[in-house]
Amino acid sequence: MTIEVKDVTVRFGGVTALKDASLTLERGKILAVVGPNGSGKSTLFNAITGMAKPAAGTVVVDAKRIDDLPAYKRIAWGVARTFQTPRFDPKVTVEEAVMCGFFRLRRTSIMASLLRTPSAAAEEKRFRDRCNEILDDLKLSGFRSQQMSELPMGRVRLVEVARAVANEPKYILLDEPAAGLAVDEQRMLSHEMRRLAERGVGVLLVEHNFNLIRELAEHVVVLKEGSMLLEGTPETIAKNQAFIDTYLGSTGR
Ligand SMILES: Nc1ncnc2c1ncn2[C@@H]1O[C@H](COP(=O)(O)OP(=O)(O)OP(=O)(O)O)[C@@H](O)[C@H]1O
Repeated sequence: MTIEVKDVTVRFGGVTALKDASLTLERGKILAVVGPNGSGKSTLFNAITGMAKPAAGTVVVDAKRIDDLPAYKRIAWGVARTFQTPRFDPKVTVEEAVMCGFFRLRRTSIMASLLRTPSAAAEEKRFRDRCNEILDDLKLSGFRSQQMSELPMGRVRLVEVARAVANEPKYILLDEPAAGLAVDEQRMLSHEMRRLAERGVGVLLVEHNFNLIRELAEHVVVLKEGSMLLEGTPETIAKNQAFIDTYLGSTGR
């Protein structure tokens, strides 16, 4: 059970944002993608989730080629994601934002929900109970009634992670989820990522904090100017001179 990205190229006019990128994400594993700004990390996520159309290459999820499917159909394949800059309706509360994540799992009709049939009520209760668990896990319970516009960006990112987790994905793609979080919040997020992997979810993580990557990821892919520079374990990557020159040198991290 894997996501397999093979030789994917994405162009925007004259800019090649991603060139011949390949990776394999297994369920139950955490794979990190690093690279300087503009190296193609978000474009890679967009190519997997259908928000960017590859000029070449394939994306296969659990042996089914999905690169010809529109983004909304890929969600049905159990691929959830977060964005570097999440966008929510500012008036939506934290709880409502997470409840939206259950939409994919809904089995009762809108009419049954409106009429509050027993099965619709039972489903709603199941979603609310799970929502409470997720809010607790991510230490968001105290903010459940707050509107999204009232939260700092770090916590908005956490709400987006919570919404993606509510989706019960097979694979979760997290774009810099720890940016702007306090150390204790980062720790709790790491714990959540590990828990997801233990439950069999494949986690693809874009992250600048290499300590966090070291702690979490089994494998790291390094991008540079849209191409894959190298890949390996965090330990081998950290010692690689090309990585030190292009990544640490350019970001100072
Ligand atoms: N929609 C777009 N239209 C035109 N160019 C784009 C578009 N999206 C990305 N690019 C370009 O593609 C390249 C890769 O961008 P991308 O956002 O994937 O990099 P990144 O590694 O995620 O960067 P960052 O760390 O800053 O988020 C950059 O040169 C960027 O300017």
